[in-house]
Amino acid sequence: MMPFPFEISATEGRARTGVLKTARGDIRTPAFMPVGTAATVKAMTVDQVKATGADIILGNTYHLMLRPGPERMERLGGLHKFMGWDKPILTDSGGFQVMSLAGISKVKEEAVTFSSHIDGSKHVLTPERSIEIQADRIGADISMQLDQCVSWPAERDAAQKAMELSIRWGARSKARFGEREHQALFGIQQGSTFEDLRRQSSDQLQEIGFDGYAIGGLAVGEGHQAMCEVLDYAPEMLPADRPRYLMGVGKPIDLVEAVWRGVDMFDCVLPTRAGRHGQAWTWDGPLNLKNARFAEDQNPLDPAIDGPSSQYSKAYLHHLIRADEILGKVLLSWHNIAFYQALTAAMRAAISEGRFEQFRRDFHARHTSN
Ligand SMILES: O=c1[nH]cnc2cc3nc(NCCN4CCOCC4)[nH]c3cc12
Repeated sequence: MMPFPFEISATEGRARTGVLKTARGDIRTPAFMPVGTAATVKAMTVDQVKATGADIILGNTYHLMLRPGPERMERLGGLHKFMGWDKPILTDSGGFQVMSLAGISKVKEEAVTFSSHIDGSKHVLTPERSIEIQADRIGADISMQLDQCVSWPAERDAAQKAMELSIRWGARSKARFGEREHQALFGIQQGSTFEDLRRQSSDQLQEIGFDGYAIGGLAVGEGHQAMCEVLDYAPEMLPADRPRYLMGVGKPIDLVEAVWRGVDMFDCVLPTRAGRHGQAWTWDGPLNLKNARFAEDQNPLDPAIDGPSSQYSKAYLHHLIRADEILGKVLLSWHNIAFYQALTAAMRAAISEGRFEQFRRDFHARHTSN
């Protein structure tokens, strides 16, 4: 069964740009997926998300399985209909958030068991149940295998055990997913910062066979430098003709450096979460609008960014954030998502025109100067 066609239209060094063609629409890569945690990209309507140019959003299985619940979600027609987003949705497996958000949790060969952070109710997540929730109840276009991500720094033995468990769970996820024409399943590379473990993980994932491959186990506190050192080898261990998705990343500079090293897809809560707290990204770097220096700054945030925030002054945004006004969260979330989409669009154009090396140099000079 042919998976979603992934057509790479240009490369420059290890960087690629292309299109992942799905049943619900094309995803231009490099792509940034806004995070739609509990069936909403926080503080944004789906029309606003679409207006930024996003081709795909991420849904969190952990949150959705707790509320509104998988069977209710299905009875309501699935996530696309529920939230009014008719473009592609990628869901994560829930495993990562169980470890970071849930109450008491236990990882065993058979399943992850945990108690809900909302009401303490007990839940069981197996590779099979996660696939059933993602692909059959939520109706995700792209589902993720259940995996185990170790924290950083990790002892080699712990990293190896988690990587091997993730492979076994990948095989069980694939067996439950089966062959589908209009939905895809991605595997997840693990191995922490150990090159040989990442090689083993990559080789065994390819033997199982997935429609795309994620790089897991990063953005867990290792920092930009250590992440880049892993990305110096990890993406190219994965098939060149399938999408490579770096989970949970990241800041704009992280995206540029990861695309340079061969990554195609990203997701991160940063643009919306930091936006709600007053942080705005611009081509000239991040700004914290809570800072008093903006109190009478009549200039717009970044005229180059298309969207409502460019029609307001920094002074007004400063006021809204200081006053904890809902509109401040809305405008800065929208601005940051629009910036991330402008960044990935600019990288796609730069790779297509063979000038990504210059783009990367200019970005460092301009974005990390202040
Ligand atoms: O191996 C993984 N497997 C499955 N899901 C993941 C999600 C992940 N998310 C992050 N990092 C998120 C970092 N965020 C940055 C912004 O603030 C919140 C945390 N790292 C991740 C690794 C994995």
